[in-house]
Amino acid sequence: VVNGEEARPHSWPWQISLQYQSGSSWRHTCGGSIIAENWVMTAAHCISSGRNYRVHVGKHDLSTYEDGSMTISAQKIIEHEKWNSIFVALGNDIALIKLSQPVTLSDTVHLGCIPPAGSGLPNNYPCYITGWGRLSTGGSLPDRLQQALMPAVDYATCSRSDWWGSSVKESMVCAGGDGVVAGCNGDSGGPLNCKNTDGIWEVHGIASFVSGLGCNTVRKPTVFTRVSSFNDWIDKVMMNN
Ligand SMILES: CC(C)c1ccc(NC(=O)[C@H](Cc2ccccc2)NC(=O)[C@H](CCCC[NH3+])NC(=O)C(F)(F)F)cc1
Repeated sequence: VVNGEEARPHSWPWQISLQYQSGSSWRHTCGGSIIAENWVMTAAHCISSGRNYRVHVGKHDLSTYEDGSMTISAQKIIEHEKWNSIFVALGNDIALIKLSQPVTLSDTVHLGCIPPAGSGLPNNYPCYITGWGRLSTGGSLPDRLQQALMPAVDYATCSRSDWWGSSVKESMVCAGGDGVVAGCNGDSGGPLNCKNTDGIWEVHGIASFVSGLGCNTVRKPTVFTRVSSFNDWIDKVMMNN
C-alpha cells in the first residue's frame, strides 16, 4: 500500500498472507480474505502452477512469531474458469483456496463478509485497502500490515478514456486514483473493505491491478475484482468442493 499507515494490529482479522515455498523458506506473494472456516478468497493472478502455497492467518507483523496466528496449507485452489492471465482486462481475477484444515476463529481470526449480490458503491464511498504490498512503486515490502482510506470510484468515472477506459469492466471496482494512495505489488488478492449502512465491514473488492506506469498514478485507480459480481460462483465452488 502506497502512502498508507500501519493498521491497528488485528483490526482486519479476515486478512491473510498467501505465501509460496521458495527453497526452504516461505515468501509473501499476495493478500487474501477468509470467507469461511476452510476457504480463502484471493486473486487468480496470485496463483502460479507448480508452486506450493500456504495461508498465514491472524498475522500483523510477518517478520515475527505472533500468538494466535496459524499457517495452513492449501488443499485445493480453484481459479475462475474464465480467468485469462494474458487478458487481465477481461476480469474474473478471482480464486478460492480450500484450506487443509479449518481456521480457529478468535479475536484475531474472523470471517470477512461478502456483500449482497450486485451491490455497488457510490462514487467516493469510503473504503480501506489493506495489505503487505510495496510501500511505493518498486519500493520495499513492509513487515507490518498497512491500510489506507481509498474512496470508491464509480464505473462511469473509472471507464473514462483518461482513466482506465475499456480496461475496466462492470465486474470490477475502482478505488483511489488521486496519485497518492494506491495498492501495489504484494497487495494483490487482498480486500477492499467498506463499512455498510449497518456498520458491518464487507469485502467489496479483491486487489487486481494498478497502472504499469506506477502504483499511485493519478486517474489510474487501483482496480479490484468486484466481489458482488461473483456471489453465485463463490457459493457454487464452496458447495461443490
Ligand atoms: C488491464 C490491463 C491492461 C493491465 C494489466 C496489468 C496492469 N498492471 C500490472 O500488471 C502492474 C505492473 C506493475 C509492476 C510494478 C509496479 C507497478 C505496476 N502490476 C499489478 O497490477 C499487480 C500484479 C498484477 C498482475 C496482473 N497480471 N497488481 C497489484 O499491484 C495490485 F495490488 F494492485 F493488485 C495494468 C493493466
